[in-house]
Amino acid sequence: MPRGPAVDLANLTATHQRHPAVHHVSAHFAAGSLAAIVGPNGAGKTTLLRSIAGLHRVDEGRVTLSGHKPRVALLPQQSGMDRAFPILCLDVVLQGLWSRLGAFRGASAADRDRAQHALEAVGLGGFARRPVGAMSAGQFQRLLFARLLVQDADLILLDEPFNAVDARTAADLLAVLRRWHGEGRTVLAVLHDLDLVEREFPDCLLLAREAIACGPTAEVLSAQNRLRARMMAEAWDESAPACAA
Ligand SMILES: Nc1ncnc2c1ncn2[C@@H]1O[C@H](COP(=O)(O)OP(=O)(O)OP(=O)(O)O)[C@@H](O)[C@H]1O
Repeated sequence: MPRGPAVDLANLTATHQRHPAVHHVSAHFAAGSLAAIVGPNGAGKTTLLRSIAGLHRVDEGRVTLSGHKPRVALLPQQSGMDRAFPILCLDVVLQGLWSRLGAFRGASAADRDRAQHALEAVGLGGFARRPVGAMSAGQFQRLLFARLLVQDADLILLDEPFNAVDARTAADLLAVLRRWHGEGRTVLAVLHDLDLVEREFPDCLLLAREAIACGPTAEVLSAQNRLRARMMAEAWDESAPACAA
């Protein structure tokens, strides 16, 4: 029995300054699925992921998560994060516990142990006292995975989790994803590497502002669907308003 929720998107539209980034998207991810969200640049992948996380306003339609108040965690794109902020690695991992402990309650010894274990699980055992500003991009991504580990979420949303990391780090982080999947959590990841998606992700949503296809990866990533996504991307009018329908 999966512990992660099913994710249902019903006629979802989300906009930026009234221009549609995600337009009338309907798609379904089963409880406990390991699914990729793919599509050309500007296809609305990040906007969709943030809408599922409740961080971007939905203009029309609905996101429904099954189950009773499933815990949701989001790994944002690294390029959108400020790494100059003076904070130690252990404290970044402890942020993953804030939603349950409250930001102003001091971390207990057990919390610190848990954060230290998470650092060890991503190969950063000796980094607890290191400032984040002194980390490489790959180390920082491992650190964000450690924060996700302590969040212990039922639905894990990842925005380009393997960007700017080397093959060894990507393999290590992929192993963490497989573990989450094995534990029955629902994992949705925005990815650009379609070979990786075909190899590792059983399900897939191909997005081009609209949903081109959603389901088993081999079917979704057919030559015909890929061509359709590319053609739709070439035809986008960036100034088009969201339709009223
Ligand atoms: N903050 C913003 N303000 C205005 N428009 C935005 C903003 N963020 C995204 N958009 C627009 O929304 C559309 C979808 O962007 P989004 O980042 O969701 O796409 P994406 O598929 O994740 O792209 P990429 O693969 O390039 O990361 C694009 O046309 C983009 O220009």
